[in-house]
Amino acid sequence: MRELLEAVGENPDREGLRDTPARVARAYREMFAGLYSDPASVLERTFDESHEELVLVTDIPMYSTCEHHLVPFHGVAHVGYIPNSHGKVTGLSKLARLVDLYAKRPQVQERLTSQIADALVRKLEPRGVIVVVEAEHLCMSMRGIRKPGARTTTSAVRGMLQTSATSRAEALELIKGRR
Ligand SMILES: Nc1nc2c(ncn2[C@@H]2O[C@H](COP(=O)(O)OP(=O)(O)OP(=O)(O)O)[C@@H](O)[C@H]2O)c(=O)[nH]1
Ligand SMILES: [Zn+2]
Repeated sequence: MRELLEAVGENPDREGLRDTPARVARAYREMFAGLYSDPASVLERTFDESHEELVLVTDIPMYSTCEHHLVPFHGVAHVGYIPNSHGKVTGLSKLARLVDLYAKRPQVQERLTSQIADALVRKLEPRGVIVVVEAEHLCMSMRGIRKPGARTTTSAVRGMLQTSATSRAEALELIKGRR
């Protein structure tokens, strides 16, 4: 961080910047904490609930870091799944924990989206999964092409939410029609 500050023409020894490298290190430890967490442990506890239809949590706030420019991209994630018949249902908060875990890494939005979906497939063996992420990339807002407000939407669907148009349409309708 010292070298970076020097490289942009700053004096890392001036009062306001003296503690910045250590501060940034602490902030990065938090922003990239997901590199050191195991997604399997988030989904370890499951419940035997016989619910075989959609469970969907929408508008999960999401802050991540673009791996190309190391600036934030942020928005919301919608995560849903259809449990299987032998009753693997997870706690609702765990879906948000999973979003956090993958968001707190150097990321691209597409990978973030599919990693969330694939972790759910692996651990819950559900009949279907849908993940939709809507985000604004500061690397497109504050610099570069400078288009503040442009939103990127990515989705990942697995299982019957991929194969059944009716199930997918129902989930997308609930995501679109929220609030
Ligand atoms: N697919 C994808 N691209 C991203 C994501 N975040 C940032 N990018 C893009 O990554 C690309 C990096 O392109 P480069 O040409 O290597 O970098 P750059 O010269 O800074 O590009 P500009 O942003 O166009 O100025 C840019 O087009 C970004 O918009 C993401 O999550 N997914
Ligand atoms: Zn970027």
